[in-house]
Formats: sequence, C-alpha cells, structure tokens
Amino acid sequence: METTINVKQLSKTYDGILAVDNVNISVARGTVFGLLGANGAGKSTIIECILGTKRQDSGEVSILGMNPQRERKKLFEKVGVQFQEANYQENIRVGELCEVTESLYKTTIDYKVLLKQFGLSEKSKSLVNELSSGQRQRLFIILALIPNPEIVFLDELTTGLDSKARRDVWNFLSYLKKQGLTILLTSHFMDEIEALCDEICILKQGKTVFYGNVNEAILASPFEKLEDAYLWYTEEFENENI
Ligand SMILES: Nc1ncnc2c1ncn2[C@@H]1O[C@H](COP(=O)(O)OP(=O)(O)OP(=O)(O)O)[C@@H](O)[C@H]1O
Repeated sequence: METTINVKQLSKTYDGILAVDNVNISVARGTVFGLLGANGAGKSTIIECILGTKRQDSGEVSILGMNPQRERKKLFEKVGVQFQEANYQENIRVGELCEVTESLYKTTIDYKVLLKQFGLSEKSKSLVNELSSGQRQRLFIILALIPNPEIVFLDELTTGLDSKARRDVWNFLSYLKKQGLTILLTSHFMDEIEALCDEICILKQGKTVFYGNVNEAILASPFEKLEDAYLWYTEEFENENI
C-alpha cells in the first residue's frame, strides 16, 4: 500500500525539553490514522513537523513523497488542515469565508455541497462570529476540505459537537475515505477513534507507548474497552517509575 505520511525517528525539543521523542509513523493512502495522548503529549508538535510549520531537531518527515520544509507551496494544494481557531476577518460571513478559502486553491470541492453535508446551508449568510461553537467547529472542518485535499489533518475533530453532528461528521469522513482521502486526526474521544481509525499511535510525554490498530491495543492490555486500555497505556509507565 502506498504510504502518504512517513515519519522516521522524529524528535523535537523546546528549550531543551523533549516534546517528541523518537517517533515513527507511517500512514497508508485512504486510511484514517489517530494520534492519541493527553494534553501536552506531543500531538500538535508532530503534526506541525509533518506540515513543515515546525522544524524537528532530528529525524525525517515525508508527506506525499515531499519534504514539507522544501515543498511547502506544492504541499499546500494537496493538504487540508482543520484549525481550532482560524484567522478570519471580524465581520466576515460563512459563505464569504468559504469563497475566500476556495480562491486560494486551484482545485476545490464546492463549498455549498460541504455546507449542506455539515448542516450549515442556512448559515451561509450568517457572521462567522455569530455561529455557535459547534457550528464554527464544523465550519473549520469544511474549510479543511474545500481544497479537495489528498490528506486532511483534523485536530480534536469533534470537540464541542452534539451527538447528531458528530455522527454526521463521522459518516461524511467515512465516505471521503472510501474516495481515497487519507485522514490524520487527534481526538480525546475513544468512541470516535474506534469508529474511524484504522491505526493509532498512543503518545505519552512525547514517546510512543502503543502503535497498531484498535483491536491490538485492546488485546495487548488487560482490558476490554479502548478507553480503559488507553488509560492503562498512558498511566502504566508512570507506575514503573514509582
Ligand atoms: N512553542 C512552544 N514552546 C515551548 N514549549 C512548547 C511549545 N509548543 C509546545 N510545547 C510543549 O511541548 C509539549 C507538547 O505540546 P503539544 O502541543 O505538541 O501537545 P499536544 O499533545 O498537542 O497537546 P493538546 O492535547 O493539549 O493539544 C508540551 O509540554 C508543551 O508545553
């Protein structure tokens, strides 16, 4: 299977503190990969190194066969990123922000289709500032998908969404995956990870403590539920140091 994201022995420090410690990741095309870990475990740092917006101290990153630092512009066309807070003009409307985003890319998905898919059609003329937090979160997923990307990075995918909106997002992402989209996501919700992810990497203080699929994660733990297994993986190593 074709690898779209390849991370080898990635390490990154901030002011001498190791935030990412020798991490390896390989994501096949058309699969969903989940980066898991507590706040501060290193997820965002890894994503930023993959995108080339942060420079690693050591290790190699390749994305769609490109070096993200050297080929940032080419990469921009093929990769979508969901931000937690986008920089947008104070008084911009939903439809306008989508149009501005469309204008940045050569090939795009019709944003009206995406608005419909995510239940925001009737908000097209609303100010972005006036959306509820869950609506804004959905809008940021839409902005990430507008470039019709080959890979999409979704950070804290459905944080703040109601149950129905979460299911809608999952269903639509599963549909896009079937079309060949590669997805790298972070999430603190284990039901979401189980529903979407082909493979996961669990991080603890910058180190990989589990890598594989959800079933393997459960089987290699003393538990039967992913949430229990996840907590076990992220706590176990602390106990070792006592
Ligand atoms: N610019 C920075 N300067 C100094 N330290 C940083 C910087 N960015 C991140 N860190 C530190 O690196 C570690 C990893 O942070 P990172 O944001 O990658 O974690 P995360 O897993 O994405 O967390 P969260 O779930 O809270 O988003 C943390 O200890 C954090 O304090």
